[in-house]
Amino acid sequence: MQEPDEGQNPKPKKHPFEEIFELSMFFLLPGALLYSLDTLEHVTGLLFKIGGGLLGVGVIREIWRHRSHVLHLFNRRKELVHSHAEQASPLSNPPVTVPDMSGTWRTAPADKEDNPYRQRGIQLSEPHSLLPVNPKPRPSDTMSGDVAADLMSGAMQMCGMNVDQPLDILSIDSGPTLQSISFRLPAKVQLTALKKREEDLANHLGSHLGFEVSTAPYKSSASFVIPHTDRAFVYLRDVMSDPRYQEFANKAELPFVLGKDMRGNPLFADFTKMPHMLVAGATNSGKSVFVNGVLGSLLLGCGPERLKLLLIDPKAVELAIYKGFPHLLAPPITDMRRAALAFNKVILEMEKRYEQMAELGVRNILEYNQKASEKLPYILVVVDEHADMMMVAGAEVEDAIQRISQKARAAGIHLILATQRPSVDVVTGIIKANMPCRVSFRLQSSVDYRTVLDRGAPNLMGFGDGMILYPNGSTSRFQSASVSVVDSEATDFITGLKSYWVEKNQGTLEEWDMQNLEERQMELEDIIGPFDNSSKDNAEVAEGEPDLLTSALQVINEAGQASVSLLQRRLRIGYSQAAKLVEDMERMGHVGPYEGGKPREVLKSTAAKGFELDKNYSLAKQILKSRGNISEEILKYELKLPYEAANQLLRKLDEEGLLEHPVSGSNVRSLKDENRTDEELLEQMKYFICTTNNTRSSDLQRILGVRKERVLSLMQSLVSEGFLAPPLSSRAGYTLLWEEGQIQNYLESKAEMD
Ligand SMILES: Nc1ncnc2c1ncn2[C@@H]1O[C@H](COP(=O)(O)OP(=O)(O)OP(=O)(O)O)[C@@H](O)[C@H]1O
Repeated sequence: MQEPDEGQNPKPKKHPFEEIFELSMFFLLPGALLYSLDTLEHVTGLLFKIGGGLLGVGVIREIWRHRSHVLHLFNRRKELVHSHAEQASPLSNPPVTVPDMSGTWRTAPADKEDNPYRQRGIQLSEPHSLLPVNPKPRPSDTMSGDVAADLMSGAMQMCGMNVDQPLDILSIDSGPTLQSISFRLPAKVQLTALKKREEDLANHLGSHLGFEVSTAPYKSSASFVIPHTDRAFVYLRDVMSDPRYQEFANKAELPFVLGKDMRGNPLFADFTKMPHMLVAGATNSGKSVFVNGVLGSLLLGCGPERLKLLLIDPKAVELAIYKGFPHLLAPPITDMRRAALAFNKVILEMEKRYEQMAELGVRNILEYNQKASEKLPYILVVVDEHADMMMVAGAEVEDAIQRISQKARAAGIHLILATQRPSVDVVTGIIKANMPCRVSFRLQSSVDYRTVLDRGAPNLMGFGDGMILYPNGSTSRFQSASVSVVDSEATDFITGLKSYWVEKNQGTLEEWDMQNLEERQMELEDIIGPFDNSSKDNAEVAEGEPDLLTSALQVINEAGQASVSLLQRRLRIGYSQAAKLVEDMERMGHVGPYEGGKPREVLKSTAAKGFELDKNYSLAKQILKSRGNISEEILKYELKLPYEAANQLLRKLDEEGLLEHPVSGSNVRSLKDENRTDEELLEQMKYFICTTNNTRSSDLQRILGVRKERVLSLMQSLVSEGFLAPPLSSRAGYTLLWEEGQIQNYLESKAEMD
């Protein structure tokens, strides 16, 4: 390479700071000279002031110019101090509080001397000391402002964008998995242009996994969300030993850990506030690790007198390890027929609790436990493959889930539904309407994200990279916490925790007897009245207490508002009867939802709302034809109608001869066989198979509600179309022939049409 010719090169341009520095020296030096000579006091002071001022301006200007770098250095220093503190300070692992057997919180006794973690400088009290230690507790390496600015402006230039100098970096947020780099948009670059070139930018940045362009919280800015090349693990132990979690856990009723957010802050919640959670994620996305983290954090904090579990595990793998915990109301349930029974049992328990609460004149479990001598434990029902359960016991279970999710919170009963297949058949409108808190891990298609989160989501990366939709509608991206990334360590932890609680609760194991559940159900029905799966509420309201309901409607219409105490006073009835009337009126659409202590709003009657039977009837027919089945709940949800109107529509559909006879135990009615054309049925079959990958003729028969012969002949048509392959032997089933890409295209075009 040639040496540059000095003569030809223009004189290097001075850095502006150098100029300001020289100028300030021009004033400061004579000032110093005059000062040393002790003369011209006024002039000396003036020179000092001008020189000092100029120097100050120069320094501030330089700091401003390099603010992103300075900010980065500052953050880096904070991280270093923090990681130092993590190693040295006893605060990082202070004694952890656990509930004692009476349900109040106390500080657990110190660790045993021989605890292996102690040798590693970590002291956690039992049972928290069982938690595996994170082998890589450091935060992920974050890009410096300068590196990010160069890299990103380079990538944008390569995409043909007009970027003539390094980007002005505004902030860098770094979590365990991702870093979000916000920058001022160069004058000639639009956010939409960046979004359009997202794939190319990811390519130039060498970041194919989960790169995203998003809006930044500053004016005229954008953010690049880039995965760390070396992600940090988030261990349950890290979050549970964070003082912020401990402070929260000491006040919360059912605290549990989610993970860490995009800035690396611990993320946790109280189950009583959620109050039910849907967890969706494709296979290997991190769903089970997350559910185990949630259960682990709950079980570390709550003894069996405070929390009971009912585990439903159709795959018989994920939750089997919890067998033997004294918290279990029954051994993990794997038979789905039993799952439906278990759900009925939960409903019975819920009704029983409502009775108990009414007797004490309280509205919820919290108040009950403050007043009653014998406290009620919380109950958490966990379903590990919700799709499998829906497949076998669909309508019945859906109905039960709806009842539980609507009413069970006050009774201290909560639900986690996890699924690999969040198709609309599985995560139905009814289930979604009742599960306001939803967690999504990586899913197969944008349609799935929309089904779960009601909106598109960034391309989640798997391995516990998740998005949570809170009941208030806000979302947050997070990295889920795991007990350990080493499977055997996670298993040892659960086994150790089981022994801990078994030892503490010798002889107090009380399980629901699932074998004799039917008998037990009858026994309970003797106590709290008949229990008929689906039609109980409506029948009771329609036939049981018509006069009371009419009087109640009159009272609320006169008063212009509704509350339990109003009905109690005016109708001279007890709390439980009044509370039930209010609930029934809400279900029928006469009054609005409960709004924390305020009287409920009286909604206009069906007639006043101008309910147009004819218009709604044609919509109801369309829904029936596209779904193949219908119920009052579906109509209520889809057409946003009050119960009475939905019931009127259903009756009309029945009178017109469009519905099959009702099936006992289910309130969902199928479209009559002969009313459906082959084309409609084939479309429904294809959609069901694409979303569930299930080609079993018996399931298709159940879902479509048509005769077996017709299902088989339709399957033959799908074989001739090249959609299915016929069974290879008499014992084998049909198989789906479509490739993944074809399925995606089909589902996306269907979603667009819808
Ligand atoms: N929070 C996490 N941190 C680090 N790795 C994780 C995390 N969550 C999941 N993983 C990794 O992803 C793998 C798959 O996770 P997991 O078994 O939870 O998936 P899944 O969604 O339950 O799959 P399936 O539905 O097939 O059971 C784990 O073995 C683990 O290596």
